[in-house]
Amino acid sequence: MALASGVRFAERALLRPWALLRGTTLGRTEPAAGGGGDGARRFGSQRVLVEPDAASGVAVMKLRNPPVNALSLELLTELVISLEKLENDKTFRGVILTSDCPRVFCAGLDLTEICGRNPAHCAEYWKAMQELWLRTYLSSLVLVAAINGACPAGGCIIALSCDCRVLADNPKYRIGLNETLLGIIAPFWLKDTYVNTIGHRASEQALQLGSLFPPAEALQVGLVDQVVPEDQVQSTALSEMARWLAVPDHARQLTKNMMRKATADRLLRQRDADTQNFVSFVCRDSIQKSLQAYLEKLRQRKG
Ligand SMILES: CCCCCCCC/C=C\CC(=O)SCCNC(=O)CCNC(=O)[C@H](O)C(C)(C)COP(=O)(O)OP(=O)(O)OC[C@H]1O[C@@H](n2cnc3c(N)ncnc32)[C@H](O)[C@@H]1OP(=O)(O)O
Repeated sequence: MALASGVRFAERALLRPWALLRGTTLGRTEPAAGGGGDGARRFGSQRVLVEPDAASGVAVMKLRNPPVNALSLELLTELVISLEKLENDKTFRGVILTSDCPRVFCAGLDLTEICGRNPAHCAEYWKAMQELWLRTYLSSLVLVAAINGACPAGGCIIALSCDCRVLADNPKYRIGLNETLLGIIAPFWLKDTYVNTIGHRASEQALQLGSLFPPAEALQVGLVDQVVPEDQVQSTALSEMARWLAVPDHARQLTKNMMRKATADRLLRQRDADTQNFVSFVCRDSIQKSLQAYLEKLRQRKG
């Protein structure tokens, strides 16, 4: 079976995410606002809030790492663990990924995790990033991104690894891979994901230019599937989810695996080399200088 062997292959190569935990508080369970039975109980961690609905088999997973949901090592780890928990619970067939932070879906890599850090830390961090992508890209669950804020770079990686993307219609909520503007390069597996989504020519152009697309352009290029008023993002994501869940799981999962396995396998085969490339690249003095300058610019932009 293509799916079983693909998933086993992926699982063998995956990290043990709990080994990455640093000061996280996982496994908390609390009643959702409005109460209810088990199906309405929230769980999650400090930086990931999960609102499961057992009746529909759909959970809403909210990133909450204020102010901008930068992908810290802790957030990456908690996302992987929360997803794994839902993946292993047969009650759930779909997850809606969204942000609990106003105006930002996810600001991408936490630049403080790779600025002024030693190579060992950068390697640990990059492995966690690969892990999240592999888990989401190969997930047997239906993943719908409800993009309720800005979605650059690493934020776009998360959205691209979902099955479907709904973006709020706000010109400030731009989405895309702007790596080149920071003086860095999207890794091959991210480039492949972009090409799989919007095609070769559009990716070539967007990647080189570091384009961040406002909603109408993101829709036109095929980066998102729907653009809707901000107050309809969640309901539209739920309608999309219903459409995907109307398909028998085994047929949809096998098809998803058939479409995605080659792209994921390429990273799985070269994971260590990809980590080494990342570390030697970001630890260069010149790259450190441009990342520092970018971070400084972000900090000064404030107020
Ligand atoms: C072989 C070679 C391999 C090379 C591999 C490269 C890997 C490539 C993969 C991914 C790349 C990335 O993800 S790099 C990160 C790219 N992200 C961005 O460019 C987004 C930057 N942020 C913004 O544009 C804005 O913050 C925002 C639009 C997301 C939100 O704007 P808003 O006005 O609401 O908030 P502020 O800008 O005031 O920010 C608040 C606060 O957060 C800090 N911040 C923002 N983004 C980041 C970040 N990515 N990492 C760390 N910190 C971030 C910002 O500095 C402010 O901090 P202070 O409150 O301290 O001032």
